[in-house]
Amino acid sequence: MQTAVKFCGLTRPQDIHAAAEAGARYVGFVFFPKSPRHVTQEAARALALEVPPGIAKVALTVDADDAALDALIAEVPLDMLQLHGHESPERVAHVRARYGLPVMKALGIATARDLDQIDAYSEVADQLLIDAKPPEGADLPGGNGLSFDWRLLAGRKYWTRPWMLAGGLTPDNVAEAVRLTGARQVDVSSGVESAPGIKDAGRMAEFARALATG
Ligand SMILES: O=C(O)c1ccccc1N[C@@H]1O[C@H](COP(=O)(O)O)[C@@H](O)[C@H]1O
Repeated sequence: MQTAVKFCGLTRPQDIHAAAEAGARYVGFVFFPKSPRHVTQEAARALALEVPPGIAKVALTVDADDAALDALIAEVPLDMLQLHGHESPERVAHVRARYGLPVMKALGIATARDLDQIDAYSEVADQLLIDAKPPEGADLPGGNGLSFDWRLLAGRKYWTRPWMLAGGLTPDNVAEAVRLTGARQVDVSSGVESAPGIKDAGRMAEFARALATG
């Protein structure tokens, strides 16, 4: 089965077209002002309207409260919410119930102990995003181009929720990452950029090719 790809942190119409051309299953918009990929709601709405049918539009937020999510969802047509902060399982359940959109919870992994949180979030999230844990004091909770030891996931292919692998993926390492983890979905942001926040259509196509050819 073809591994599904999410290209995250798209900021320009040409990024949407490059993602579609590369066969993306998901595109992500980042609503976090410290990120070089941050988009306003107005810009995201215009971008979302460019997304072809069949590609899910994902909003990435970090510890957003209900008022922020209310405003976002009222303006931007979305298919999924990605919660990439310190949201508790109770908060995930609340967001899912309040908005009726599928919720993907990002979990930061550095050691085997970090995998313990997966069971609790599997009860409440529609999908999990298994990402590298950001270093202490990092400005961004994700999108840093850091990976974790993928061998931690070996033999853990039977989680009860669909999950995506993220963190430091590039055209050069994604095939190996999939081989080691058994991931059926992957998420990439900085690894397909030519500069922070600037997506590179050539690297996006290369990423998809690397997945297809192994
Ligand atoms: O991309 C960002 O700027 C970002 C900001 C805040 C939280 C998460 C962010 N990105 C997500 O991080 C992972 C890994 O990114 P990378 O491929 O290592 O650059 C990915 O899931 C993005 O969705």
